[in-house]
Amino acid sequence: MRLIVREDAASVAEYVANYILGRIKDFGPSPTRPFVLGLPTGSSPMAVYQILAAKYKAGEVSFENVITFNMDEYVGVPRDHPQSYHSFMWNHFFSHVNCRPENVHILNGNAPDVEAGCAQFEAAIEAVGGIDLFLAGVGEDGHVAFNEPGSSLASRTRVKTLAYDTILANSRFFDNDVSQVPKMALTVGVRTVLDAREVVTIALGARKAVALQRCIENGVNHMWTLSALQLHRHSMVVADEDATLELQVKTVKVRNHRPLYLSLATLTIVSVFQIN
Ligand SMILES: N[C@@H]1[C@@H](O)[C@H](O)[C@@H](COP(=O)(O)O)O[C@@H]1O
Repeated sequence: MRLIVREDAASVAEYVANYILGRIKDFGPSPTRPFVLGLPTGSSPMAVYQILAAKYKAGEVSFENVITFNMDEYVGVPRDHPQSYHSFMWNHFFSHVNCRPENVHILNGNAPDVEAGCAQFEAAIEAVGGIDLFLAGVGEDGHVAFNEPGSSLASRTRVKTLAYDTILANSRFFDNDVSQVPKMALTVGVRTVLDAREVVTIALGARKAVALQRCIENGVNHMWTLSALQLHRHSMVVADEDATLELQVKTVKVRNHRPLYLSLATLTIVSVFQIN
């Protein structure tokens, strides 16, 4: 795993957007060989989506031959509800780029048989040859997608009951009213994420600092599901400085001497966590 530290959220977004752009360009997607991109919702990737959309508008990238799979979706929230992940993705990304609607895959939290929908989602990923790059965020409790603490590290796409911490954290999108937050969601499993050829995770802000510390400095643990990425051959976390506040690595503590030592600290951290 590589840990890349950037000064603030804007620099993280710039780094991640350029990274994804580079991956798509290097891959050179075509109709017969599309690039398969896994995508998250949440506040963390929003600026990345804005930059990617701007680069598309500037003619720097095309999403015509990019197939997408979203990580998760609430159960029972109408598709056109402003807080459904379907609305989020179309409002923040798909409406601004040239992804073809038939190439967009978002779990349906209103399907008559959600279990069958989850199985079809896994089959659809397999049918296109797997996910080339999965972009992810991390919850305050260390979850990836909606794989709440205690999720099996071998899990696949399924229905999950949300942890109270997550319901509280997400109430900010529902008028700060916990009672309006859905209690269940559909989510890709930890194994689904691990199966991607590459995983890039964004961690922003002090409220993610404990999760980042548990997930990258402690061992692999199903109570902090993002920690499973330590086992991935090609995974990377891109964090802003605030998200590194709980990290114990001594070199991180030179943060007060920025900017002189920032890149040195970053390089050191990269090498400490280079386990693949
Ligand atoms: N299911 C999503 C996750 O995929 C996301 O990573 C997390 C963090 O969200 P944010 O980026 O807004 O902090 O929120 C939700 O729980």
